[in-house]
Amino acid sequence: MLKTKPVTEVTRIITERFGAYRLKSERIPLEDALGRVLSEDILASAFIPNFNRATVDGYAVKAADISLCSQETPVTLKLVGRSHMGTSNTFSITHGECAYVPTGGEVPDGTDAMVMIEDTQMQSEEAISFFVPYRAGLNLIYRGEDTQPGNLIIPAGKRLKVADTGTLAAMGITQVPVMLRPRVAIISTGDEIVPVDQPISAGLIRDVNAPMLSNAVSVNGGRPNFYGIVKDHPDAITATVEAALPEADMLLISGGTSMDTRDAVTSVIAALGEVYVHGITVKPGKPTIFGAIQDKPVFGLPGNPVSAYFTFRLFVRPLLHSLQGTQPVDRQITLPLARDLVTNHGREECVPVIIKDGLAHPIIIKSGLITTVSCADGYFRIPRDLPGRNQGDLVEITFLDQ
Ligand SMILES: Nc1nc2c(c(=O)[nH]1)N[C@H]1C(S)=C(S)[C@@H](COP(=O)(O)OP(=O)(O)OC[C@H]3O[C@@H](n4cnc5c(N)ncnc54)[C@H](O)[C@@H]3O)O[C@H]1N2
Ligand code: MOO
Repeated sequence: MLKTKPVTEVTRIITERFGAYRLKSERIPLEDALGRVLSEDILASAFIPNFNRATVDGYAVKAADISLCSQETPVTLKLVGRSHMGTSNTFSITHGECAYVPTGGEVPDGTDAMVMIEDTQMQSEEAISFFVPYRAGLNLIYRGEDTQPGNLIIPAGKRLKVADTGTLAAMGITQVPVMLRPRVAIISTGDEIVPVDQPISAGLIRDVNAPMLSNAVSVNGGRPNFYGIVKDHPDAITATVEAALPEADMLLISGGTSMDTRDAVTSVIAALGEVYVHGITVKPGKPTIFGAIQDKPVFGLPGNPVSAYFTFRLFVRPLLHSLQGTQPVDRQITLPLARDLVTNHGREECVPVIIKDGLAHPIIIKSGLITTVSCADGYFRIPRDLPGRNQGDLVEITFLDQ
């Protein structure tokens, strides 16, 4: 019999053992930085923008000069200069004067508003008429309005998004300090498991877990390395684990976690290191193993693909992020349940759902059938002390975006 531990206790054990571990950092080119985790705070080193800019094509003015103008009573100002893109102005304006500035160009000193060209009329090379009053500050971006030296621009621990790469570019940062990607060794076990590209006959199963876990590792910032499908034999598993260890920051072994005499993963981990958890009060995922070998985290994930999927999500993913100095970000929504759901197994349950017509429709999973999760929009959890949930109960759904 497995002596199962509750999800919260397992999370605590993992956090206590490895929660403080961080990988080293490296500097990488800006164009490769998307999705990587920043290892240092990025502080602004300059004013952005570094000059007062027009946001429209038109005329720089002092707003007070045109405050009383209208279509019937235009105000005419003297045109004293033109700004050119890429160069700094050598002139300024004062009352009674204006200057032409293209969008993005530097406005001359003295400007407090930019009037759009369509609200003016050129009377001569030196005289512009204004028909629409503008308030001060309109159509201008001021020096340092985006950011100023010393401001925290992007904090360490943020997984960089597309807009962040733009912000880094604006700061002139071409080499970005990021955390190393955790190297994750992936091992599939099972005499019946065959590579995806091979034909299957009765009794054989395609290796669903290795490609799925590899992609799960990648999308969470890790670098997967697949060490192949290994027979259900302790010596074979031991040899593969020993080969993988020097090249990995974390090991994921799927299959062979349960009670059958051929389920050798627990004894292999125990012989090479320590087993902290074997059995979790969760469905799917009951026989999951967590241990350490040579001070590296090792997970034994159940062979059933749905169980491997959810145990990766609940236990591996947070650790993968914390090794990078960050944490997963999930979108959530609360919706009413479309129908009654009974759970009487005493384990916390992860229930995948399809969201339709504002309701959460639970999917009946079989943990061997990964297609039952492919079609899910998200999942919610039923605590182990509840016998189920009723139609109309509000459930908190976490989107399965990846
Ligand atoms: N007597 C008990 N039997 C089982 C228990 C239990 O508590 N007592 N727990 C059940 C639960 S829950 C699960 S989950 C499974 C986990 O089994 P294992 O981790 O030992 O996995 P295997 O037996 O090796 O395989 C289970 C199932 O999954 C298929 N599989 C394995 N690897 C892959 C792969 N890489 N890709 C696709 N499919 C895979 C395998 O062919 C089996 O069909 O144990 C229950 N039994
Ligand atoms: O709890 Mo197992 O992981 O469902 O089939």
